[in-house]
Order: sequence, then C-alpha cells, then structure tokens
Amino acid sequence: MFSKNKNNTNSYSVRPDRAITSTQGAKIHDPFATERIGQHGPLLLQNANLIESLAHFNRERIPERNPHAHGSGAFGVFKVTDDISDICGSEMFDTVGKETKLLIRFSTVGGEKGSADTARDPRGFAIKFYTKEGNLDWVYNNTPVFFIRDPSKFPHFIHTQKRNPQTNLKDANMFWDFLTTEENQVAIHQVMILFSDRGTPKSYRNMNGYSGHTYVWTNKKGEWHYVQVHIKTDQGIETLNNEEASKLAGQSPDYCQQDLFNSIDNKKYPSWTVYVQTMTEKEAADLPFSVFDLTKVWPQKQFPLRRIGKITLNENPTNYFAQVEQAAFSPSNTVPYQQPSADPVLQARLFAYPDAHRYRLGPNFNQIPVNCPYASQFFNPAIRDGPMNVNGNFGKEPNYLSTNKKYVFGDKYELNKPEIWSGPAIPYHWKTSPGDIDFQQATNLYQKVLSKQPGQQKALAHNVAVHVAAACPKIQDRVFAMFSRVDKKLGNDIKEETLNLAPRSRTSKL
Ligand code: HEM
Repeated sequence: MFSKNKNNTNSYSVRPDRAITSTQGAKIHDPFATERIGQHGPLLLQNANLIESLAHFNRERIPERNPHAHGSGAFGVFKVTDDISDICGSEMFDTVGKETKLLIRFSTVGGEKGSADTARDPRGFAIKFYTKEGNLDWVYNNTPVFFIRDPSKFPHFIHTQKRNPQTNLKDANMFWDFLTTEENQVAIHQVMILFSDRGTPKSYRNMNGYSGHTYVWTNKKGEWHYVQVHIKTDQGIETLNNEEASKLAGQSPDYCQQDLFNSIDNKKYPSWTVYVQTMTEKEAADLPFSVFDLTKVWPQKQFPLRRIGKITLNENPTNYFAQVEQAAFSPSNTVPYQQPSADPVLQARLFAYPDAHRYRLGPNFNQIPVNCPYASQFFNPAIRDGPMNVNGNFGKEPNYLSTNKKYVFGDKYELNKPEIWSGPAIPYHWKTSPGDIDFQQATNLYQKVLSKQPGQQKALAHNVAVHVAAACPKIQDRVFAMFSRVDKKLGNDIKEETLNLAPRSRTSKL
C-alpha cells in the first residue's frame, strides 16, 4: 500500500511521546490555562500559547478553488494492461504489468467548498501520476465534451453558475441567459449530458472520466497521433434521478465523499479501465469539425477505443487538508511523449492552473508532499527562495546554471513531421453562430442514445423543466427554442412541463 513506501505523500509524523507543545516544541503544562492576574483578572500579553493558538486559528483557511471547490480524493495505482509502445513512449506505459502510484480528486464544479455532492454539475476527475519521469496530471471531467471552445468565455460561464452579485442566490436567469445566447449554444451537447441523469452520478465510483480535449502522444520513433482518453468505470454507470439527487443534497450532502471513503475503508476498491482513441493528422483534416473543438466527441466506430490499463483506488488519505485540499493538478504537468494539442481552451488551461496554485498555495506549492514529484526529483537551481521554502533550497548550489558544475539534461525527443503553424497574429473569436454541425451530436444523443435507455428522454425534459421553471418567461422561451433545434419533441416536452410548473402569470425579472 501507498503509506508503506518510502518518500510517500500520505505519511505524517506525530511526536512519539504525544506531549502537547507550542509550535516551537516546548511542552505545555495545561493547554486550557490562560495567564491572567489572579483568577478573574484580565489576560496577559505574555500568554504566548493562547495568542499562538488564536492567531493560527485565524489563518486555517486557504482560498478555495474557483471552480471545483468541493471534492473528495484517494490514492491508488495505475497498472499497464496492454502494450501501446506504437502510440506513446512514456516510461509509465513501457512494460505490461508496470504500476505507477497516483492520486485522484473528484469534484463538482460550480458550488462552494461546503456544497452538496449530488448537485447537477459536471464532475471533475483529476489524476496525478507519480511517474519516474515526473508528475503527470490528467485533469479531466466525467463528460466527454465541454461548454465552450473560446477560453475567454470561461470566467463568464463559471460566473453564471455562481451566485448573483446582488441577491447572493444561484440564478436560473443568469445560467440560461448565457447558455441560450446564440453564440454560446455550442454548449448544447454538454448541456444535454448535464441535464440527462448523467448530470447527477450516483457516486464517484459509478462514473467515467474523459480527457475531453485532444492531446498529442508520440512514440519513440517520433510518430505522433492526436489522442483522447476515456476512463471507464468497472462498477458500471449509475445515476440518480433529479428528485433523488435533491433529496440527498438535503439529507446527506456528503453522500459521495462518504461512499468513496467507506468503499476504500471496507477494501472494496473501485477501479476504472483506461482506453485511448487515436487519430492521424490526415484523419483530423478530413473531420467535419475541428479536432481542437472540445464540444465534439470522436465517433467510436471510426476511432475505436484501445485499452491501455487499469486504475484502482486503494488508500484513503490520512489527512484531507494535507493531501486533497492542498493537491495541485494542472494539464501543464506532463511527461515526455505526452503533449497538449493546440486546442485553445487547453492552451489557456496550461497557464490558468499553476497560476491558481501560486495564489491558492504559494509559489513553492510543488514542495507540499502531495505535489512533490517523489518518484522523480525536483532540481532546478534557478528556481529558488520564495515563501515557505522548506526543502533546503538546494543549499550552496549556485543559483544559476554555472560552468563550474556538471548538469544532466533530459533526452531530446522530436516529432516526425510536426504540425506547422503560420498566419498573421490577429485576435480571433471562434464565435460562429452555431451551425447544424454543432447540434448534430446533441441530436444523436437524444434520438439514438437516450431513446435506447428507458425513460431517459423524458428524464432529460423533466430535469431541464424543473430548472428553467425558475427563470423569467423571456429566457424560458429561448430555452424551448434551443432544445427544439435539437429535437422538436424535446423542445415541446420541456415547454409543456415548464409552463405547468410556472404558469405565465408569474413574473420574474432578469
Ligand atoms: C478555459 C477553460 C478552463 C479554465 C480557465 C479552467 C480553470 C480552472 C481553475 C483555475 C481551476 C482551479 C485550480 C486550482 O485551484 O487548483 C480548475 C479546476 C479544475 N478544472 Fe478547469 N478550467 C477550464 C476548463 C476545464 C476543462 C475543459 C476541464 C476538463 C476537461 C477542466 C477540469 C478541471 C478539474 C477536474 C478541476 C479540479 C482539479 C482539482 O481537483 O484540483 N477544466 N479549472
């Protein structure tokens, strides 16, 4: 198990004699005694233990993630089941049977740190692999697509899921105003998934993870592919209906945290099978949509799933704050032979996450044990000093690459015929009033997938109706029109139920 390993990230130390001390290690005789004049006189400034304890208490909270503030995590292992050396040269995949330790954090997106587990929301599925080539993070969601393809939209979109600046309430008008704005309707595919029962997974164990984005993987010969990763639950997909989810949000708001912790504690280790889809540059050029458009899935008939390995979660954190709250995942944390693609949303994420970590945890966040690349090691003498530098700061090593010292550098790996980019440096807004192509996959989901799952077309209409019933009539009309563009019956079903729930005499202002 993870905690038995040397250098692991899930260990902690407690003084062997369990004596209670000040932060400086001086034993405290009575932690509850406060120094004062006489029994009932005023307290003294020399009462360092009391002052230290109150002052530290005031500094216990760190900024919560914005977004994905609420989450649960566990440690585990990735095991290679199939040879994929023709696709990827990364060390972690190089031998069938090889195991790599990992941490996963599951999360909801829009809610605050204390919000309910069963909210209708995508689920984050972030994995940190502690590989010998350095830490690799797959920062995925449980949905294969996303809401936007212009990264500048992200803060706007996330704000519409947060609280109204005046009322401090979640606001159905803000939510649907954004999503039904003509150019934002590229979100329709993701919105359909969100409002199907997949938008309320029964547990973190019963959902899949998807890269969503296109990445670029290279083999040792330099041949490269566009890839998408699918992580499929071995427990089977299970979902909650809208009413079950709402009830649990009230009765057992930490339902999924409890389920994950208890499963692992009872040695019922959840597992997932990892697959990859590959696409050549030529195939990408022939696609009816851009390979960098993460509002689309790759048809599995044309781009079949190929199995890579298995993920098993087998160890609970010993301390939530140290190992889950302080965990810092970023798509920019990668290893040789796995690269980001030019997807503009992914490119923006490469900046956004480490920036969030510097703000949330400080510039030396990589020294926090859970973020340390302990299976490799960090050494870069020009990255020095800064707050909370606790690893010895490379001692007397010169603070630049000195000609007096010997250094080792990573292997150079090159892509055969890499992508070539050219063009003027211009502002480009991928706004496109969504064309029929942007609705096609959403329509397929409704007509070809949900139709085969008894009750799911109805559930989708119902889940939208109960949500949009809280919006004003003008916005509701835009919602009916948008879903009618997916399928006329879907639009009509939503309209009928919404108007039953919220007769038009009601007024609501945007
Ligand atoms: C422009 C688009 C995006 C931006 C700017 C963005 C930004 C962020 C930021 C700032 C965080 C908080 C990080 C932290 O404090 O540690 C976060 C968390 C997260 N994001 Fe994104 N995000 C974007 C799109 C996406 C997409 C497309 C996915 C999935 C495919 C995704 C998955 C996640 C996950 C799983 C987390 C939680 C990580 C954790 O558990 O710590 N995000 N995002």
